[in-house]
Amino acid sequence: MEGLEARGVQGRHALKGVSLRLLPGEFVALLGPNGAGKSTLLRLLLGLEAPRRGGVYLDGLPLYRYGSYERGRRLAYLPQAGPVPEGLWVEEVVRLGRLPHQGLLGREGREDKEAVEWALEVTRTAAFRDRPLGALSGGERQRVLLARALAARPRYLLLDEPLNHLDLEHQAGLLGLLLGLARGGMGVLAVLHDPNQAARADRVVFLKEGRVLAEGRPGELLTEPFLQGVYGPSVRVAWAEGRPVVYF
Ligand SMILES: Nc1ncnc2c1ncn2[C@@H]1O[C@H](COP(=O)(O)OP(=O)(O)OP(=O)(O)O)[C@@H](O)[C@H]1O
Repeated sequence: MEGLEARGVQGRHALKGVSLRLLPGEFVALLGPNGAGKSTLLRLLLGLEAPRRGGVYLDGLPLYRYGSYERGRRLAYLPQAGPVPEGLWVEEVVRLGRLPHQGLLGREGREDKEAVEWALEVTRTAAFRDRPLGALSGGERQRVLLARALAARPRYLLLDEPLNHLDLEHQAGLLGLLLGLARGGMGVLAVLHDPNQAARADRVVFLKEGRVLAEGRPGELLTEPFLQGVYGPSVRVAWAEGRPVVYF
């Protein structure tokens, strides 16, 4: 069975039996208050943490049955901004994304080169391919790290608050890119904090206190009564261009 699926998972520090299935070709936004367990759920889905209860399945097989290279070919991850590799040039960083296809001693082939060029292109980072990663702004660096994740040409892409350091233009660009990747067949799951960003997704999943509070299409889920119940009475919702617009 296709998909990346958590079935009743509980982590070491968070989540009280959460189930979620991400299909190829859909863009899902994961929302919820601070501490709800969003990052923990991503870590479990990626196999970075083993569930205490429940299980994670990748295209029908338990995730732990996959070797690390095979897992790395299917699953890619863009973590929250953190430490970045020192002393590497942008293109080198992106080429690291091909590791699951090449192995440690593998030679770079045509497919690898094409995947790197594609990743630089779609993330609009080709212009600084010859610059050291450390010399880029936070937002530019974030796009290079996304290019590294995409270079693996994964089936599923998981991102933890990917829009945090981006200006409005690049937020719009990245949201458009994520939608485009989903339309091209990739399963995309992104932790987002802003319901207005989540309004662009195909589906929204809301976590609260370690459980799935609700899920559905943005237009059906992002209503004033629902959001006031989560974030308090000052939240308002209007509609523009066929989408809910959330404001205070
Ligand atoms: N290593 C840890 N030790 C102790 N508690 C932890 C650890 N990691 C996570 N937690 C706790 O688990 C809960 C969920 O954390 P998680 O980072 O998954 O939430 P989140 O929804 O991603 O939050 P945020 O929106 O603030 O990033 C929090 O209460 C957090 O304090």
